[in-house]
Amino acid sequence: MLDELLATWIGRQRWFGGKGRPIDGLWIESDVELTPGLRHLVVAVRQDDSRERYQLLLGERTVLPERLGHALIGTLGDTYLYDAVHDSDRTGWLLDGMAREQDHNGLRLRHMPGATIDTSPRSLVLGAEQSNTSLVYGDAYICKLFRRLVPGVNPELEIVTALAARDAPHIAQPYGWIETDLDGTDTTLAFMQEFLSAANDGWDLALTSVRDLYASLPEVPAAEAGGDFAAESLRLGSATARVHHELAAAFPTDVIAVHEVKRMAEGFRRRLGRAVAEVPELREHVSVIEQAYHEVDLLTSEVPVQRVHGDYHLGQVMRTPTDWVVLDFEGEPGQPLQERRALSSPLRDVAGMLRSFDYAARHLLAGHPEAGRLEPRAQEWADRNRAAFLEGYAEGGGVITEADATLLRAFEMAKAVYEVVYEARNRPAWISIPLAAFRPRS
Ligand SMILES: Nc1ncnc2c1ncn2[C@@H]1O[C@H](COP(=O)(O)OP(=O)(O)O)[C@@H](O)[C@H]1O
Ligand SMILES: O=P(O)(O)O[C@H]1O[C@H](CO)[C@@H](O[C@H]2O[C@H](CO)[C@@H](O)[C@H](O)[C@H]2O)[C@H](O)[C@H]1O
Repeated sequence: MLDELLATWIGRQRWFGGKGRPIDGLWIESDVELTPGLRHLVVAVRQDDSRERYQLLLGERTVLPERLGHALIGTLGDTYLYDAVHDSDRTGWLLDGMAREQDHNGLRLRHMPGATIDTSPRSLVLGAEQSNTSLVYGDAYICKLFRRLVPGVNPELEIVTALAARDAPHIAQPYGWIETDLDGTDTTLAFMQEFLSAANDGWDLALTSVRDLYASLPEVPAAEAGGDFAAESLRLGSATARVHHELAAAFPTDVIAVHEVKRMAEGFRRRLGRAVAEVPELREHVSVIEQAYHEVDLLTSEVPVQRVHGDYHLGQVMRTPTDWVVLDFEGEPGQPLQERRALSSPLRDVAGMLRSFDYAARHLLAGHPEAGRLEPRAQEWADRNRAAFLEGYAEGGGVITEADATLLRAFEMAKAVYEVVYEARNRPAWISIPLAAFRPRS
């Protein structure tokens, strides 16, 4: 049966959010033929008390070409069923549908007003480690299929469209989207943007710099190493401040009054409680984390809030030949939509990127035979780039007051807690990276 095949297959997918827990049941909520040999499925997966929905493109062939062997889900009778995102003979249907603004069995395919879509490029699945699946069409477009579905408009579509309408810099131009009704609510299934073919991912660029530093013998200060990244971190800080400014102009803003600020700390604590229950390694760090949260209780100034990125890290920014571009405005993939759309302090994004500099510096140390010798170098690289980012943020008009330092530290702790859970679920070999955030610093 198809549901049984899917239940075995889905648990192994990178984008499946429920890894590490047994699947108690999977059922098919909708199954729509898009074109012969291509079906769109929404499946619901039950694990413990939770129920999550995912979307799949299911391909059907009686002969499976070798190039699709890795995408095989299973066979039913003499039909091969496979993950059709990998089948460029079939994925052109999506591009064509957006170009023609097609309505098809409950799916609505749309393009941005005034956009013309070239339907000729064929797709490739992006090889990146992702929470979703992105199809790159030639070097023109990247179309992200949101794998886990929650009813509602995806914040990425909402934010990028609003920023593009303001001609805001530092974003990739939006081209189109696909939507359907889920529980009677308009729900985004996919979002297509300009593909930045000549750009490099911030994470890759940062790692190149870290590698250069580690390889420099005799050891030179980070500032003198060949691939110093600080000038880029500074530009990125400035671009981040501009994006925050645009977000504040495009969406409503508010302030959290002093007597309400404690609620933020309560939210952090609730998430910490859930995280400790799931990842026991966190237990020994609770007092350090709690201390950072306690400082928030004592704040005596109100906190400005606005729409933010929500899951800001080096993998979400790309350096084009001329600029930094910010991607993936959909917030932390595991959080409820309401939380992802909630107004928050922009310091949350600043903290996310600061954590990412720590990640970049330390990720090569996990399991490295010379980790002890390299640790101070990692710290030096992280400190230098964190400082440059903050300097650029201030230069770009982002304000970080002294009182903000308390909030920034709490946001960093909260992000590291989130990361510990994320790594425990997805990349257990990396868990030491966020855990290092709780170690006392000299
Ligand atoms: N517009 C784009 N142009 C080029 N590459 C992109 C673009 N958008 C995303 N990418 C690449 O895809 C990766 C994952 O994209 P992201 O939006 O973060 O997906 P996810 O939400 O699944 O994590 C990015 O790190 C980047 O390398
Ligand atoms: O990009 P996503 O929206 O899928 O974000 C999730 O995955 C990220 C990893 O790909 C994860 O980021 C963590 O690892 C990054 C290095 O791979 C590092 O730069 C980030 O600082 C760190 O948080 C992100 O947390 C998660 O939501």
